[in-house]
Amino acid sequence: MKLEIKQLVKNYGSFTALDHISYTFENGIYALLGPNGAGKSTFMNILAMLLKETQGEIILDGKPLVKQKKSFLNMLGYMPQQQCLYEDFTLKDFMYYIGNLKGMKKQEIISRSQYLVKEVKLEDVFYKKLSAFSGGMKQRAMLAATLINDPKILILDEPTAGLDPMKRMEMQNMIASFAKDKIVLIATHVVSDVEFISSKFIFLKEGHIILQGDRISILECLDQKVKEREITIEEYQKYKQANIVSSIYYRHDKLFARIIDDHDEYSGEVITPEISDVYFYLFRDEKDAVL
Ligand SMILES: Nc1ncnc2c1ncn2[C@@H]1O[C@H](COP(=O)(O)OP(=O)(O)OP(=O)(O)O)[C@@H](O)[C@H]1O
Repeated sequence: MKLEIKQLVKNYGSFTALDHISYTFENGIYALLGPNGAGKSTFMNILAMLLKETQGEIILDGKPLVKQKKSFLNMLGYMPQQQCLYEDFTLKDFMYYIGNLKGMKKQEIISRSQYLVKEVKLEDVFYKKLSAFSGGMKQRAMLAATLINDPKILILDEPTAGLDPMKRMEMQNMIASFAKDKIVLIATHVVSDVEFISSKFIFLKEGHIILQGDRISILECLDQKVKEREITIEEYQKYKQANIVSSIYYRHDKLFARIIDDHDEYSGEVITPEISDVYFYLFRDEKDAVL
């Protein structure tokens, strides 16, 4: 499957939220990374056909999307950022309702629901009301409902928002296990949620793709530029002001910093970059960089 985005523009009045975005998706997990306001939700909403683009074209397997809207929607699973669960429904009602909306046959809905609630570890609460679910359970219920029609294109907007670290990891593993032979697009500004499950990374800033590629090519932009050094708290304050510290951590009671050293100005041991270093490098001037 091939989903081509060509010169996509989205204006809200006079404000341009997406500015001539072009990208081709094939099967795999794609991380769409960028700070608040970068345009991630706008991009995903257009792909999910919930929002109309101002300009540009989306082509699925050689044919314009607008000419195959119904079949596209049948192969799409979209999990929005906000949990939009029907609190009074039981999980069973919810899954059946979404299956019906997708135009699935009753028997198919029953068998898919049975399979999916087991996969997301919610089979014990299949007949319980969603209002009694914890945040993590609701996210898993949303994921199961999103997968009911076995979508070939899966769009997940901040799928781990509000989850504790264990639940985040569980969610990441679930997404990875469902991703085979699909295009999976995950939008987030939390790098650690997608760092190890994604095959491709797309960095979005102010409506532009500023960097994209696989892990190796992305990390190349910081080759020889990340250094680790032991620092004091006072030095940390100084480096922080200079906006060069990607992260700090204690090892054997000593404080260390990962420094992004663009111009070879600082001493330290050159270390292998991580995606979170690249995110810091690209968005360090933004206030909400979350690694
Ligand atoms: N309906 C709208 N009307 C006007 N401006 C909008 C509208 N929706 C989004 N925007 C603006 O478009 C830009 C991109 O917003 P979008 O929600 O796509 O970003 P995002 O990367 O998903 O951010 P977040 O991580 O906060 O969800 C922002 O500046 C936002 O204020």
